[in-house]
Amino acid sequence: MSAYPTTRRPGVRPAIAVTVGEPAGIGPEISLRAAWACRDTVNCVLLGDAAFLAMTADAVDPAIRLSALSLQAVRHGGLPHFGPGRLSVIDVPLAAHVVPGVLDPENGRSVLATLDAALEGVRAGWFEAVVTAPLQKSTINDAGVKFSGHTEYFAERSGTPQVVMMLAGQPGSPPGAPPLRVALASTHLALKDVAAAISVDGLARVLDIIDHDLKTKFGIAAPRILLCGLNPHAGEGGYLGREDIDVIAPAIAAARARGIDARGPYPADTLFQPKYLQHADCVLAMYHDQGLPVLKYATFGQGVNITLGLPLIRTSVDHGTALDLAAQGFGLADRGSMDAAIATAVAMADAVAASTTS
Ligand SMILES: NC(=O)c1ccc[n+]([C@@H]2O[C@H](COP(=O)([O-])OP(=O)(O)OC[C@H]3O[C@@H](n4cnc5c(N)ncnc54)[C@H](O)[C@@H]3O)[C@@H](O)[C@H]2O)c1
Ligand SMILES: N[C@H](C(=O)O)[C@H](O)COP(=O)(O)O
Repeated sequence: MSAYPTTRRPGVRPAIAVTVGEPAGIGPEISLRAAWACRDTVNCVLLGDAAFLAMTADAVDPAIRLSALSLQAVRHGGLPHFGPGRLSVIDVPLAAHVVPGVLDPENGRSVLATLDAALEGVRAGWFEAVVTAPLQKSTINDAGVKFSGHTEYFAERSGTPQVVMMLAGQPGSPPGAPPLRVALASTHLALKDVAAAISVDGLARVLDIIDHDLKTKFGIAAPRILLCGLNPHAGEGGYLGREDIDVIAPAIAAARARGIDARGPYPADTLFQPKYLQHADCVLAMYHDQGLPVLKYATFGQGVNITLGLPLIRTSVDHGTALDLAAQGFGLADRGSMDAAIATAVAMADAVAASTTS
């Protein structure tokens, strides 16, 4: 599938859509704080309820200045490029009053509407990338919409049959370690369904996407990908499951024949050590809780969630809505992952702009 067109205007700060996420969580606060902190270099356009964000901004940091825009106005006149003295907010109204820390399914569809507006904006060329603050998946479902995550939602809405969730740690976190990137062969799936979801063809598509996107969006000339096995000890020679031998190994062999530097399958419990990781640009884990706890243990609060394979650039934080913190008031949430998600989106947009102009 081809990428949506992006407009890089020389001398103008890149415009990035920031969806503010679940209103009762920490998303609105960290979106405002992170967008304000980088305003000299990035034009972060917040997508959320303008009145609610104005109230939140007053409480979080009275220095923050906002300009509200209606979606209608942007559709007609395009995105105005104000200077860095104000953050633009595209108003996506909430349905119900927000109580911090308390979920209200009445607001679920509004959260989804921010994602739709972001998608509309990248398609229309208003934004070079989308950064999403955390939302509460259960609330969207409680609002009557089947929803398993941004990853799957953006895939479906952009007509992309296969995407890959990858989380990236920061270089040197923990100190001295190489940057860790962990991609997943399956995303938000019940554990009992994982083995059936791993296939030779599916892994081929996943490996092609990782290889392609690490080249084009991360500037890595020849990505090295290490694959985890599915079973303990990568199946222990078939005595602890055959998927490693029958599915993962043939997928690796086929990928190598296509010129992709894929290796494994390695036992997942011992793969995450410097001896292997120093030779890896990405580890492909077979399922969510095989790979993400390792990444989050190494780098929680600094990591970035990236959806590979989409026709747009989409990044997010490595944490959730933290309702417990939101309920206690402002100033408790760490905005580090949001800073990193914005910086990564801009770096990816830079890489794409560079590859399309060279
Ligand atoms: N990108 C996303 O939209 C995203 C990512 C992960 C989880 N989620 C969703 O968030 C909801 C809650 O998930 P959860 O409870 O498993 O995880 P969570 O990340 O919300 O909370 C886990 C723990 O980490 C703490 N924490 C989280 N973010 C923090 C921050 N920025 N600063 C300081 N402490 C922080 C919380 O206080 C809590 O103790 C779920 O619906 C989940 O699906 C969304
Ligand atoms: N799997 C992600 C994580 O654990 O950080 C998180 O649920 C967000 O997923 P989406 O980006 O698909 O919403």
